[in-house]
Amino acid sequence: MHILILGAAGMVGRKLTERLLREGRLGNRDIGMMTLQDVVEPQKPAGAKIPVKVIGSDFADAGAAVPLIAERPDVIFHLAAIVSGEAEAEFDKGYRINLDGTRYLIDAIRAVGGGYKPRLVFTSSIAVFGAPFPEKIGDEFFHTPLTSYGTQKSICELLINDYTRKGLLDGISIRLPTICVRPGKPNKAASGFFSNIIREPLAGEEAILPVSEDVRHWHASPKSAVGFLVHAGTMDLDAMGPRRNLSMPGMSVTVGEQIAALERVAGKNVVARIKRVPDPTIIGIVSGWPRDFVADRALKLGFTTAEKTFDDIIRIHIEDELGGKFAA
Ligand SMILES: NC(=O)c1ccc[n+]([C@@H]2O[C@H](COP(=O)([O-])OP(=O)(O)OC[C@H]3O[C@@H](n4cnc5c(N)ncnc54)[C@H](O)[C@@H]3O)[C@@H](O)[C@H]2O)c1
Ligand SMILES: O=C(O)[C@H]1O[C@@H](O)[C@H](O)[C@@H](O)[C@@H]1O
Repeated sequence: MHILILGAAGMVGRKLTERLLREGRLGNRDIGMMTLQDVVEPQKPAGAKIPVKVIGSDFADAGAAVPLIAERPDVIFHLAAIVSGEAEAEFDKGYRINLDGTRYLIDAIRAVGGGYKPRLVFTSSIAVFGAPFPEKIGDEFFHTPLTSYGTQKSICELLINDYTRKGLLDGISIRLPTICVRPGKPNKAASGFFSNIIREPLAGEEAILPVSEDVRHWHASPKSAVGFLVHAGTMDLDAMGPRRNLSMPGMSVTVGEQIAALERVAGKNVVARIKRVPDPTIIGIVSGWPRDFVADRALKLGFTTAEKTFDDIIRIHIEDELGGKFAA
């Protein structure tokens, strides 16, 4: 089978690529070919046993999706997006990439015709929900996003649902929790601090906490995110009926609980590197974000997380990103 990943140079894209190349299979099918696309040309993975093509292009340019789709990939992971902070600050750019790009992609699929109906896995977000909402958001709760990013994700979910209903593709939109601990440098996500306050202290650096410790949010590890994508790429989607969008399982914790977990796993010195500097903009954005979910539908459909506690999330980061060591 041929797999195409859009946004392959991003955090989740790189981890998904790594896992697929390591396993050489998606579900019970061997991977014969992978195409990695991103506006920042993805690095060609060293030592890959499967042919890998890397393409640097802007998928939101009209026509850019056409050559990618002409090769008739069997499974497409669509991860390309700009995130919350940037889509909020740059209105036109957000709609161009996060909405128009997706529309070009699904229309390129539709234009192939002849029964071509690839699996399309789209990474949506819990940002499709906006306050006020119940303490725990269930599977039946409606979308009223409070950011442009969430609005763009929500529209894409509907488009993918409708193109699927019309038999033009086989789509699923999975709403990822906030991925924690995000490795690497901070990006333009307003949610960045949830990861920064763990990652930077473990690396011996100071981190800024811009909100209060009672802020509660929904998290999953990068390892879980890749697991969700693989499951979404292989599961029987008929079991979902016509509703091809759903919230992923995760873990609801407060910032205070995150910090307590960091102290248990790494000690007091590490925790002392967190500095409290309130930021009214971030406080404002975060106040409209979901706090907790009941993700029963996803659990019934076989989506699972790799962690049971926030301590596990920290340990996964130390293991996978820091080679088992941190700055004590
Ligand atoms: N990380 C999270 O907490 C989280 C949570 C929910 C949903 N998501 C979604 O999951 C996906 C992956 O997230 P991530 O954390 O890896 O993000 P990321 O920012 O690390 O990666 C996104 C990638 O998309 C690429 N991209 C942006 N515009 C593009 C364009 N016009 N053409 C081609 N590529 C383009 C970027 O260069 C980047 O490499 C995104 O769609 C994001 O919205 C992420
Ligand atoms: O701040 C952000 O960009 C991120 O915020 C998280 O809460 C959302 O779940 C995620 O989709 C966004 O990418």
